[in-house]
Order: sequence, then C-alpha cells, then structure tokens
Amino acid sequence: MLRRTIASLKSSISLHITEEASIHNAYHCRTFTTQSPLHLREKDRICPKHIDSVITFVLGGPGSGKGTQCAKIVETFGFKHLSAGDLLRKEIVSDSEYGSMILDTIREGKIVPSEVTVKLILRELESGDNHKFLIDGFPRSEENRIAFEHITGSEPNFVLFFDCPEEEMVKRVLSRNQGRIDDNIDTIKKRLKVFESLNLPVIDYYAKKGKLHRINAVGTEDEIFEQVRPVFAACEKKATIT
Ligand SMILES: Nc1ncnc2c1ncn2[C@@H]1O[C@H](COP(=O)(O)OP(=O)(O)O)[C@@H](O)[C@H]1O
Ligand SMILES: Nc1ccn([C@@H]2O[C@H](COP(=O)(O)OP(=O)(O)O)[C@@H](O)[C@H]2O)c(=O)n1
Ligand SMILES: [Mg+2]
Repeated sequence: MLRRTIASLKSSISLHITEEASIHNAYHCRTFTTQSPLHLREKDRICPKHIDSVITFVLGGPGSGKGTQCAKIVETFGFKHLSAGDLLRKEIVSDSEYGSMILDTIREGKIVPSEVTVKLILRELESGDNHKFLIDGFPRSEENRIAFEHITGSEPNFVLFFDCPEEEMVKRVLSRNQGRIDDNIDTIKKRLKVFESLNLPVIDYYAKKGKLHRINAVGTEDEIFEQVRPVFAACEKKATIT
C-alpha cells in the first residue's frame, strides 16, 4: 500500500490533487466534500491505518527545544518521533532526486515544497505498528498544513508550541554543535523571519481551533517537560476512558 501511496503522490500532489482515483487506491473510507483555502474541491479521506492514530504536531522556532522535548515524550509516553528536518536531511544523503534542492532550501532557511515533506512523513506514518506520532517541525507553513490535511485526510489531535524568545533560540542554535549547515548566524536570521511570517499563522490557526498547547520554552529541560507531561497524561487518560 505504501508503494502505491508514494507512487500516486508523486504524480498527483503539486497542491492540485485531481487524481482522486489513484489516491483512492490508498485511501478509502469516509469521504466528504470540502472547500479548501486553496479553493480545491477535495474529497477528504482518512487512511484506514490512521483512524485510531494520535497525531501531535510539535512547533516552535529554531532552537526552541522541539527535538529535546520530543525525546522525553518518546521515553515517557511511547510516541514515535518524526522530525521533518531529520527526514529531509536523510533525503539529502540518500542520493534522492530531491537531495540537492533540499540542501539548497535548508541552507537558505526556506521551506521545502510540501509535496516532498508530506511524502516523507507519510512513508513513516505508514511504516511500523506505532499509532502515536509526534510530527516535529511540521507544518511550518499554511501550505504544509493544507497539503497534509488534503493528502492524509487527517488533522492533528493536538499541537504543542514551544514559545521561546529569539535571543534564547539564537544562543541555543549557535551552541548546538551538530555540524548543521543552517546553524550559523546568517541562516538563523533567515529562519527566524520564515518562522514569524509562515509558521506563526499556523500556530494561530490551531490556537483558534482550540488544539494548541503553548509551552513556555525557557527553563531547564526538566522544567519544560513538567509543562509537557500533563498534556500527554490527559491524552492517555482519555484513551483509557474511551
Ligand atoms: N531548556 C533548554 N535549555 C537550554 N538549552 C536547551 C534546552 N532545550 C534544548 N536545549 C539545547 O538547545 C539546542 C536546540 O535544541 P533542539 O531540541 O535541537 O531544538 P529544536 O529542535 O527546536 O531546534 C540543543 O543544543 C539542545 O541541547
Ligand atoms: N516542514 C519542514 C521542516 C523543515 N524544513 C527545512 O529543514 C530546516 C531544518 O528544520 P528542523 O526542524 O530540523 O530545524 P529546527 O527547528 O529543529 O532547528 C528548516 O529550516 C527548513 O529549511 C522544511 O523545509 N519544512
Ligand atoms: Mg529540531
């Protein structure tokens, strides 16, 4: 099914998804018509495998501590961690057709086209048996968000936002020491601008939908996790009750 999904995505997703039949091969079940912000008349579909999934988006500026807190959530609550940035970096070294485009985009602090990123995320959602996912660093733009919703037919159960002052983010990124091509002051400045102009609207969108959990990202890693823990504990409790 995964191969079919990827094949159909390759041919159909330039944000003008018209090949309903090919997507329908991979996604059947509930369908209804929606009018999207991109004015696409779409069938919203839910992948059978995702019906019972818990999907959490983890947002925040560069260096706000998303990856660090995701590791703690994985350890404590057994989620599978999908970092959009890591998936894109793996794609660069895997000789993929998109590698050089992704490298250039990351070096410039810009956002990789949604069809590429969503495809990589979908591949991970489809693999393995875990049904609880943390999708870290995604969606980073309204285009990312809309593409995910259209392609998977799903929305996140909830969204974490690590709210961190810029100075602190810059300090953390500059001392991250992971050899990343985008962890330099020039690219960080660009990433912060992109965060403000493209990612904040997504955060606002989920706040308005009542799905956003804002976390104060200043403090020790453990202090921050104590704000994160109740969000997931409540989610576990709800799953036990229902
Ligand atoms: N609460 C914290 N206080 C200080 N440094 C932190 C904290 N959380 C993470 N870091 C460090 O900041 C850097 C960026 O964290 P990371 O989790 O990679 O952020 P993001 O994924 O949001 O870019 C890393 O070097 C990490 O060890
Ligand atoms: N949804 C995404 C996520 C990351 N990216 C790219 O990957 C880079 C690194 O993302 P990341 O999530 O690993 O970065 P951090 O916020 O963890 O520092 C971003 O600056 C973008 O260039 C993207 O294009 N689209
Ligand atoms: Mg990260």
